[in-house]
Amino acid sequence: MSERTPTGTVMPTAGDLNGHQSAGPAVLAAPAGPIDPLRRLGRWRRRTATMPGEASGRLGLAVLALALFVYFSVSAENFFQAGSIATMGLTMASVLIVVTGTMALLIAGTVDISIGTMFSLVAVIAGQIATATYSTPLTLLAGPLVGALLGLANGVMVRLLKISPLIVTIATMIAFGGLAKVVTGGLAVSDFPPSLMRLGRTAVVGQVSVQVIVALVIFAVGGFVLVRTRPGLRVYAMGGDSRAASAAGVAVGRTTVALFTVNGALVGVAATLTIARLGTVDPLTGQGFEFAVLTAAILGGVAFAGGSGRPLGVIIGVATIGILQAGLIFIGLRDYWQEVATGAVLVTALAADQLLERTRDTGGLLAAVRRARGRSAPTAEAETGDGGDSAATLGRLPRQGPLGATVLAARGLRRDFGSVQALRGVDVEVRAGEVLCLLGDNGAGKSTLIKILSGADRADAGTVEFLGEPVTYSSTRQARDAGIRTVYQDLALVPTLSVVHNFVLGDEPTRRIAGVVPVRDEAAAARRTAAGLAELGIRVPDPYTTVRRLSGGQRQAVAIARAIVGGARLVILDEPTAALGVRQTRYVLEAVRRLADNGTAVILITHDIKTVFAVADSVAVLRLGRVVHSGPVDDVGEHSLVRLMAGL
Ligand SMILES: Nc1ncnc2c1ncn2[C@@H]1O[C@H](COP(=O)(O)OP(=O)(O)OP(=O)(O)O)[C@@H](O)[C@H]1O
Repeated sequence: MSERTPTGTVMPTAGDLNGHQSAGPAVLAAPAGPIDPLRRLGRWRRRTATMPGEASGRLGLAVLALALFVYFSVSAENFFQAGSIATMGLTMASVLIVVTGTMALLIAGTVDISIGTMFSLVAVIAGQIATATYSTPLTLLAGPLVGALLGLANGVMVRLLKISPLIVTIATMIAFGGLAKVVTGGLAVSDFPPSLMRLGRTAVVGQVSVQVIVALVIFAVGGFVLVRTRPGLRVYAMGGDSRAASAAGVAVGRTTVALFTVNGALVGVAATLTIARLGTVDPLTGQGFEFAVLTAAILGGVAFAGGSGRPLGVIIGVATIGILQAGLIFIGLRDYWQEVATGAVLVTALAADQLLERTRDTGGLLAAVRRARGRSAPTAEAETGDGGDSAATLGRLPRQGPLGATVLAARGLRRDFGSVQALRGVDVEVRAGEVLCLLGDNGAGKSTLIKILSGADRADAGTVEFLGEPVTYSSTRQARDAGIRTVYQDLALVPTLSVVHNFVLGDEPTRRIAGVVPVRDEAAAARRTAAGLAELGIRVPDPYTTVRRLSGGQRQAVAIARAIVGGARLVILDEPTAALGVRQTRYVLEAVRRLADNGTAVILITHDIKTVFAVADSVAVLRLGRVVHSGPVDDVGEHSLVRLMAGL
């Protein structure tokens, strides 16, 4: 049976071979002019760099596929013939159709392992419908519909049960396999309408069949949606960090369910076209299919961990598996040896891939070679100039102008959690252009206070005035729209997305190709990013660097710049300098100072006294839910602040 597949070892792998881009120097000097990355990037590089996630340049894999093809063409007589290549295309068409959905699921950080038995179940149901009704249109409609329903069921369960999608879909894999046997009583189904079988066997161009054309169209459309459209970027963001994506406004739950449903529908399309071609179907039709699909995707560079992978890599992955499977049959290897050989080649390819991935994380192959020769490669930190701490001091970053009007005033805030009084009548006030540092030991109530100010929680008593008006926000979105922006240290940015894509995530500019097809407007996104970074004087020479390649200081600075897009009046920063060295801290604080000097009010939460004396205009010290000191920073010494925090 042609859909029988190799049993590949599925291992997590990540990213690409070409995706490394140097973080480059990030200098906080005078505000830079608009950055136009597009000018400096070559045409090809520009096209790939503006795709989300990291590239899946599978050069090694393409070479392997080519080498296998040449080897089989030489060693098997009939391998290099139009007929056998067409058969190979047919065999892989089902994989190509389903890998489109599976690629999207994996990139979104989830997986559906039940696609093999789902394929069987849809195939037997569509087969029964074809036999019972003798209607080709009904069969063609029912297959994808049943698949979509099964996918939807998987998606809803993954969403509602909130347990690993691997576990949920292993359970449904078993159930679907059983149901497929129940539907047919374990027997094969045949006797389909001739028009259905004609559709399955008709060649459209030369020897290229309908199934191959459908597969290519589906893959091309799916790949395009992933790398060029707004929903595609959101899928990549979810896989990179679903909490950060959700904080940026991505509807993670709904998108997950939609992806499972589309994946199921594609399984339905593949199963229906397969029964049309074979003219018969049994409950084991899809056995092992999931391994072919998942191996093709992962070999093609889609990271099992989510957030990475490109369609071009995946299509090479599909081709490699197709060539390998067909070639082993052509050279006459017995089935069991075919399985052993397939597994061995896949494990070797994945191991080579992991090796390259690891060297890339430490600066790429070139750096590894340099290190081996005893010459040190420049590190990201040395390049950026904001990493080393030797002899660096924070110094004081004085305010450039007078303070403005009061932006936010909270009075008598109280919040109880059962018997714990987290806030016991807290007053805080911050003015335009002011940096207010909020200090306090663990459990003092700092997080509770910022949750209330940012709309994530409600106070039990007390009032908040924002821009002179009393306000109560019932969501962070409301507070955000009003001009209160909060930057949490850990969920500010999606690490696997570039600076530009992080900047626009949740509010991506779009344009229409030929006035019809909506795609992300990369030029507008790059412009918006450049303007945002320039506002705080942050320079990143390559805005298409993925965030995980930036230094900690750069990441925080970019997160702050991103938060103020669209007009912020108050920015709340949750420990932006925690775990940073002195130079990186200074780099971030310079951005904070510039933010305040531009007229924004800033509340900065910190445990670090040095940060306070570098940037604060005023301080408020919280202890056990009360403000035990507040006032200008100049009125208090370092020693007194430490004693106040400790309650001495
Ligand atoms: N959801 C909650 N349920 C119960 N108690 C809570 C909750 N949130 C906070 N608390 C309690 O309220 C008090 C203040 O907590 P909060 O997290 O605001 O302190 P914090 O100053 O931010 O501390 P840290 O610096 O450790 O984050 C603590 O005693 C904490 O245990």
